[in-house]
Amino acid sequence: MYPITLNIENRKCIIIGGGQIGYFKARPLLEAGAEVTVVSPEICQGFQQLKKEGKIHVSLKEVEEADYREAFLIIVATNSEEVNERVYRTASHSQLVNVISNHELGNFHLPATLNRGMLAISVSTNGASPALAKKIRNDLGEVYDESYEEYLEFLFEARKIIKKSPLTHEEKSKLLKDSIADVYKHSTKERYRFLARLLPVEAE
Ligand SMILES: C[C@@]1(CC(=O)O)c2cc3[nH]c(cc4nc(cc5[nH]c(cc(n2)[C@H]1CCC(=O)O)[C@@](C)(CC(=O)O)[C@@H]5CCC(=O)O)C(CC(=O)O)=C4CCC(=O)O)c(CCC(=O)O)c3CC(=O)O
Ligand SMILES: NC(=O)C1=CN([C@@H]2O[C@H](COP(=O)(O)OP(=O)(O)OC[C@H]3O[C@@H](n4cnc5c(N)ncnc54)[C@H](O)[C@@H]3O)[C@@H](O)[C@H]2O)C=CC1
Repeated sequence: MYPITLNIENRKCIIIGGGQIGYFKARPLLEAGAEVTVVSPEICQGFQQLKKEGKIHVSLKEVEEADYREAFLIIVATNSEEVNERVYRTASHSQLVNVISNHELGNFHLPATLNRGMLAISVSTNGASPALAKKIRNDLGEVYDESYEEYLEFLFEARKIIKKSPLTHEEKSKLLKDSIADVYKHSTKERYRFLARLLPVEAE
């Protein structure tokens, strides 16, 4: 398995199977800006609500190959092992397919993810123990708390200024390393000082 983060904004993503498990997979897709379609003869309450809010397209039917031919990413989440396997076997090799009922099928797994603004920490056990992945994610949430959201904004801002500056490569590398010193994690005042030190450089 090869970890990546994927930009799925405005990409066609399809969830096959409208139960609770499919629904849990829909939220992160929508948050990432995907265009989500659900294909399922029945859909759970969560999906009904998303449909009412106009956030997803819904096809109330049993899945057929034509439903997923154009999809960039497919999540197969029916309660039929046979249907799940058939979708995986008939999808194109260039499509991303996640089969939630069998970790040996599909070409990607979903990790347990902690989001703190621009920071994302994902934990995967490659199907060995999804419950452990979830536990580790929750444990990490205590160390990497909400304060990381603002901290990452500071680091991003500093990095943009440093990259644009006329400094040498070595000087830039040193500043980028300096910017992650603990002091800036803990003190907003020190962050302002760091940025203020950079600004005259930018103006040169
Ligand atoms: C292969 C994978 C496929 C995929 O979904 O990509 C997969 C497969 C299966 N999960 C099963 C069961 C459970 N899954 C969870 C929870 C999560 N499962 C997730 C991912 C994955 N699950 C992928 C591997 C990831 C990895 O190993 O790291 C998480 C991390 C992310 C997410 O779902 O988005 C999410 C936590 C998210 C969060 O909270 O944020 C819990 C615990 C709970 O719900 O509290 C249980 C019950 C306990 C248990 O069984 O361990 C079963 C048996 C089903 C059955 O009994 O029929 C299968 C099928 C199989 O094992 O083949
Ligand atoms: N990866 C994970 O995190 C977990 C995976 N699972 C697996 O997920 C599966 C689904 O779980 P739930 O959502 O709770 O089941 P569910 O029974 O609530 O929902 C299944 C949905 O699939 C639809 N469906 C059935 N045949 C279909 C077809 N031919 N075409 C399109 N849709 C079809 C049904 O109408 C229903 O809406 C379980 O069978 C289990 O193996 C279960 C727990 C965790």
